[in-house]
Amino acid sequence: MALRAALRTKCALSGFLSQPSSSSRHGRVCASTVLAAQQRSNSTSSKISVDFDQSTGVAVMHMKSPPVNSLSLDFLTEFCISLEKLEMDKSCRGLIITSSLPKVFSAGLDILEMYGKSPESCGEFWKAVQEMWLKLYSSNMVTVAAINGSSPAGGCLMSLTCDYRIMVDNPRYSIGLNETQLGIVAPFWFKDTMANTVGHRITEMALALGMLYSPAEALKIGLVDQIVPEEKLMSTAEQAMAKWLAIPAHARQLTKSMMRKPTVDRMTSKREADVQNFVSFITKDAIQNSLRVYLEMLKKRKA
Ligand SMILES: CCCCCCCCC/C=C/C(=O)SCCNC(=O)CCNC(=O)[C@H](O)C(C)(C)COP(=O)(O)OP(=O)(O)OC[C@H]1O[C@@H](n2cnc3c(N)ncnc32)[C@H](O)[C@@H]1OP(=O)(O)O
Repeated sequence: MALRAALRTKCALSGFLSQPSSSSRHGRVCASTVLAAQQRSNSTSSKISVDFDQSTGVAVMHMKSPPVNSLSLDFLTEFCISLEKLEMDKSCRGLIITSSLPKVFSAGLDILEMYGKSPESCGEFWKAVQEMWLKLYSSNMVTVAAINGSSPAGGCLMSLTCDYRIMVDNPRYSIGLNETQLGIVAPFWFKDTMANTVGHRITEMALALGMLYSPAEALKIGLVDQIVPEEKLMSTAEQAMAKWLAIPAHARQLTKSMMRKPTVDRMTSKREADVQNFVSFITKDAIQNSLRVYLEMLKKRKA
């Protein structure tokens, strides 16, 4: 609780969880001098650590929240603060996101944040999910997901918000928006993000069936851009980053904004309604029951 309260204070400083202004949505977020002064080359919080190489202008964000890097409210809060700090540092031009855990990139949204919680908590949680998406999808940095493990649902969404995805070629890993398998529905902006990447028909089928793809299958449908052996993941991510960073920044950023703005605008214009929809949907008895059954299934599978 203390951590969460501390993080909230930091968030308030940076305007986190507030509606981004039009200039921050598609341009670099305005730097608060307080946070700018806090910028360090390397920073560590309990769930995320960031290594920033000043010489290349590339930061690597390691997600390290055992057991599965699930996106809890605390995780999302730390994630957004780290991202905002990097965004404000003009010397940081690229971000590689990866996991420090074996076998899992991110298990997606923390189901325990959606199960047995009050409507107020659910609303607060959902705003943090929205914020993560907005910050990543409209980042001015080049963002590369180095996917070194399974990446279902919200983990897949996080990957999809990046500019480029490289996944370890291990058939035991999977990626996809599998929400329907939990008895829940991917929100419209999850759907839009996937459709922008792989097209309408593949998204329609993937979402309806709650498909989880192996790395090879994901490559085939364009859900990831490259698959590589585990030991080549980071060097490949650095090479991809160098290629993207070689493009004049203003031209690349304006192109990114042009491609993504309609999706971002659609989400921001419906943001409050989306929170209400989420809260009323997730607190329904039938949905809570589906989540309970799914959690039990996860535990049984482990046993
Ligand atoms: C109208 C529309 C409105 C809107 C409608 C609502 C929209 C909601 C959108 C939802 C988006 C989501 O991301 S929903 C989340 C979807 N995520 C998933 O389905 C992933 C489920 N997890 C897995 O498949 C696996 O855990 C996997 C990630 C592959 C790792 O497998 P492993 O064998 O390594 O690990 P496991 O033994 O399974 O898990 C270790 C522990 O972590 C827990 N755990 C695993 N995933 C978890 C998770 N997401 N949240 C919490 N806890 C999780 C397990 O229960 C275990 O707990 P212990 O037994 O206690 O140790």
